Amino acid sequence: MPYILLSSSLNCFVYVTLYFCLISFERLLDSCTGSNISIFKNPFRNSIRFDLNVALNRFTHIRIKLSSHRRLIMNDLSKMDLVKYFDDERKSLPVTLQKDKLCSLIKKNETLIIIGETGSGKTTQIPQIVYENILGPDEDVVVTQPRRVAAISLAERVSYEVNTEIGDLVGYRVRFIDKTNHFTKIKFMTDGMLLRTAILEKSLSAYGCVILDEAHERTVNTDLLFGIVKRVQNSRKNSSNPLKVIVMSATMNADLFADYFGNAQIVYLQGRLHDIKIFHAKKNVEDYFHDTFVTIFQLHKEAPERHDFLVFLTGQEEIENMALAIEHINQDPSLRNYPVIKVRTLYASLPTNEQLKVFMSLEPNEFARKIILSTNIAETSVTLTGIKYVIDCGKVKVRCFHPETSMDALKVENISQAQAEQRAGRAGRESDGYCYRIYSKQQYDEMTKDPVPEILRCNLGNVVLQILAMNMDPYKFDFINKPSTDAIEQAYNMLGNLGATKNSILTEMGHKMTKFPLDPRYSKIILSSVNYGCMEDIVNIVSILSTDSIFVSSLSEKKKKQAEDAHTKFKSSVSDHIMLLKTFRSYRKIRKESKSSWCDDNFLNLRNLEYADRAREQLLDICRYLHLPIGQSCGDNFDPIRKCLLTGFFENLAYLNQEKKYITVNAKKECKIHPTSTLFHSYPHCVLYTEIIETSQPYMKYITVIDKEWLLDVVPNVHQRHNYQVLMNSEL
Ligand SMILES: Nc1ncnc2c1ncn2[C@@H]1O[C@H](COP(=O)(O)OP(=O)(O)OP(=O)(O)O)[C@@H](O)[C@H]1O
Repeated sequence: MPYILLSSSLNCFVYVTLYFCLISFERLLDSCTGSNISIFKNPFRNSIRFDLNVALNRFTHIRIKLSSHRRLIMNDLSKMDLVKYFDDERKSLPVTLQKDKLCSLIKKNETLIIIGETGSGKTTQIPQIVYENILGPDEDVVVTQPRRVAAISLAERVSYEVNTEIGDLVGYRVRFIDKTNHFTKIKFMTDGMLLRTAILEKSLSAYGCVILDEAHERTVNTDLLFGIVKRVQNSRKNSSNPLKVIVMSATMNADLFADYFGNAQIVYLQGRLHDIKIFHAKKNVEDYFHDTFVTIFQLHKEAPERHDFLVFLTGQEEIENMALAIEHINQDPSLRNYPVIKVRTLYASLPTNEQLKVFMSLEPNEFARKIILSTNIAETSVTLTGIKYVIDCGKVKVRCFHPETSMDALKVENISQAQAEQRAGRAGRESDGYCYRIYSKQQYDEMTKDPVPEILRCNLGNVVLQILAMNMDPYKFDFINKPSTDAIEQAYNMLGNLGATKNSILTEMGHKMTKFPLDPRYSKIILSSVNYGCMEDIVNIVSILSTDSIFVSSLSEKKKKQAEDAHTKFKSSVSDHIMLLKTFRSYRKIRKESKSSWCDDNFLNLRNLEYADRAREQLLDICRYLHLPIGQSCGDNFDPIRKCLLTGFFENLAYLNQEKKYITVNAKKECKIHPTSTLFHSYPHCVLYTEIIETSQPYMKYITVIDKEWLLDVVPNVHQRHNYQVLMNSEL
């Protein structure tokens, strides 16, 4: 921290004059703009030291006021409008009504657990309260969100409320985007981003307060953050800058968090601004997709125009199918007199700017209804304007890992009651709302209360890698719910086999792997592509796999045939990965202005390809940073690529037994090839898969044919294992 000793009276004179000039300028600004946004306190920390940051902060403050003033003019708002805005909208929120009580509790307690109804103002108001009343001039407040779309939209909202440009007083940082500057005081971040910050700067010294929002979600990153923040708080306990921690949610197990933080104080904030009426299906539901569609159809006929819907579904494919079905409603001549439906979609692999389109309102005079089809990405935190009706299918797609079999799979499961409450909470943000649950009350009662923490159901490879990157011991890490020793051991085994650790210590390869925001298996194939001369190709494949399917699938029977024909030129007889690569290579050769029509002609999803292109750029940046030889491609000789895939995915192998069934090498579980695979109708002896999807049965997705003899050269350390010997000896 840049302290300057006032060693001479001249220095003293210069700094004090500068300081008072700044104050006078600020006062002048206030009197011109009518603004009185909170004033910095304690300009002098003690009598002999002058903290340069104080001066910087005062500059910030002036910048912010100038920017507010600019916005005021730009938006043609009068001073009175602004004052009225602060008075009307925020005054009635339950959090604002209990501001004094909250302030004194935050001041008094190191850690506070806050529970308040959805929409009560926790996320938008509490960071402002902390900034205005609790923090010193050189301290920032950071608020974490499990998802980037929430972090961005909330930062935009709070920035609007304090009447500044985004990136000034209020900003956000999510993977690949940083909208903060040196002067930003209230920062919204994804939990993954704060985790990365903590790996680089262990004491989080810039922050006087960390707010862990939506704690009930229990993502892996939030669970890791709990441990890290608790450690940082303990280490700063008796220092001059202790850390305040606030844990918030509408639906969490408060006692669990209070115990974890050493009997922390819990505050229950009473009150909800708007009512939400909840309706359950009368009977147990079997086909949720069908019943969701019927509900949309019914409500569309009954609900007044401009009452928009938010529909929760499980994934991109389901969302696209529903969008197609809704299109038929628009074309139904008997519904001519009803508003036109404008469908918007929201799922994780959509590029961020596409995701943010759901926040846009319809034109004021349009005779239309907005229907947002979303995965659980819109489940927490966000306020989507116009939404009066929530239709909740009651399902969610989750990633599960079975340590005993090393199987990682995506599965559609029932949501928890906490998730059901959060989904309902998306209605009734601006006025009273309705929630239609596509499950009966009995089905609701049978749901678990809270979601199972992700850390207890995911592959821990990345978790162990991140903990090691912070020089901590994964077995001793202070988890809120400790994963089983088996699961940690499995992760160590996997990392050891990947060459990321040796004797439980990070190797040079392991250190490099921590630089990629990827599962270690993907980082490994990028790093080993150097030895196979195919880095460009592997980076392309990894980028494509980081988005949802690039092939348009929800089509009529006639169009399906056309799409198949169009995709023939990309086909590979040995690999889905190669097919993805060929498609991406062709896409990248097309001129920018023609990409859209080329994708239409070839039944490809432009948005997902654009996303992959951006991911590719980011990955190449990391490769450059690590001085890796980018640009190597193996052209049309695809064997090196297939071998390279094996260096990361050697655990994901399956072979065909004599009954013509695929058995996975490690778990010895029967699996089928996914119908979308280019290898669906062929029966190669040994295949590598990237993931398993469990619907009615387990399906292997993204498959490459492997010659089992390659194991000897490519992964000599694992080929000796018993399971692999079974594979080596297997015959058709
Ligand atoms: N982008 C927005 N546009 C319009 N109103 C908004 C927006 N964001 C928030 N609000 C208003 O502010 C209120 C409080 O929102 P906030 O996100 O702070 O609540 P919360 O208690 O954190 O809810 P949750 O638990 O669901 O995250 C909302 O109910 C809504 O009325």
